Amino acid sequence: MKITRLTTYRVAPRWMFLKVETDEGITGWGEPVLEGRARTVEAAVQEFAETLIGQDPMRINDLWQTMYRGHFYRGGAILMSAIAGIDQALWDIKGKALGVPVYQLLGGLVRDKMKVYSWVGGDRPADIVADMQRLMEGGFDTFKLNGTEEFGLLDTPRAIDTAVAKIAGVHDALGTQVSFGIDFHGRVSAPMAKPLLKALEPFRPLFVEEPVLAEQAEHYARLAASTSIPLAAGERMYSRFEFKRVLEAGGIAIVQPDLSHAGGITECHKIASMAEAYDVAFAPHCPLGPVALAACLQVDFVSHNAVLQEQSMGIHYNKGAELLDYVINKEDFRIANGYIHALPKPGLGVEVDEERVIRAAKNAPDWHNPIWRHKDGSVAEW
Ligand SMILES: O=C(O)[C@H](O)[C@@H](O)[C@@H](O)[C@H](O)CO
Ligand SMILES: [Mg+2]
Repeated sequence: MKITRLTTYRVAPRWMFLKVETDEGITGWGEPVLEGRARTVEAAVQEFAETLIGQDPMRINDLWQTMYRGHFYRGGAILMSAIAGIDQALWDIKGKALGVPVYQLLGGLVRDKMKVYSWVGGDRPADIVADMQRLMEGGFDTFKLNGTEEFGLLDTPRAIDTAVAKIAGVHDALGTQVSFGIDFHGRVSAPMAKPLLKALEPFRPLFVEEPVLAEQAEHYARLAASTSIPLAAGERMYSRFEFKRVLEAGGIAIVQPDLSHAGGITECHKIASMAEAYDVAFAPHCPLGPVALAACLQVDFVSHNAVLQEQSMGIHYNKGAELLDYVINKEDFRIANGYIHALPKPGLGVEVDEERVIRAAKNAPDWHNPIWRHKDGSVAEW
């Protein structure tokens, strides 16, 4: 079998799908996207296409290593997102060619169902309790919310109290009926993370995500020593070679690689295994589309340390299209009582509505995150 064509489709809300065609009529789909940098990743995918066309798509490991090592420069958000989407499509082709879901090719199921969580609130958390109560009716009991808005490198006790008040409101209203992760979203500096974590301890969040920016990873172990709240990170780390340093230094209790940013199924399956050796949980980041989610699930169902799966249904970013709008087999993605089952169909398990994708690609929005500024006019972490 030979790869014949790679076609990218940028679509609402802010996703990009990749179709990889072969000379035997089997097509694979991937989701190579970096939110806000879709056009840059698209260019990277098309550059990789120059070396992929004519190659055997079944040789996923060699194609992955060639994409990673063959062009001298390696790693980083753009190249690893491009490789991720291509890798997903190659696994999709392989599974379809052999007539089995990808998880069968990775050794079979380690669990019957996978716990998922839902986002509540937006960039500026409000009406959080009402959101949770609505989703609880649908069976969710685990959530994630942003912990703060803009936060200064050195901010005030009042800013900490404002952030804590939101969480206290959730805890007072719902107590232990729900569990929730708090996403610091990289908005909190190292000097402020310690007092903010301490102030949040009474509310026992399930985890705090990106307590500091990934480039401040050396603080994870120090922060973990100062709090009982499990720390989570990984959406802005792009390969085993970044995760190994974090795992070795300690401090992170949950790794959250993104299957569309960290090299795809091939790389994230290895990251999950590395994390397991350190007794670290695996909870893939996925605020993206259905192909990215399907790729996450394929790894979740073969990874003993997979504990929680992010999915974007109802997320504040999904303006103009929802998680399953481009999917034909919507029923396979049904979430019941906060769990999802393994996708039964061959490959990634997504039947992409290609006509809808092609139509949507004709007027794709060019999504970018807002640029936030502090009161003094300096740029703030969004
Ligand atoms: O946890 C999450 O989903 C992420 O922090 C998410 O908010 C960001 O990755 C966003 O998609 C970047 O544009
Ligand atoms: Mg996050």
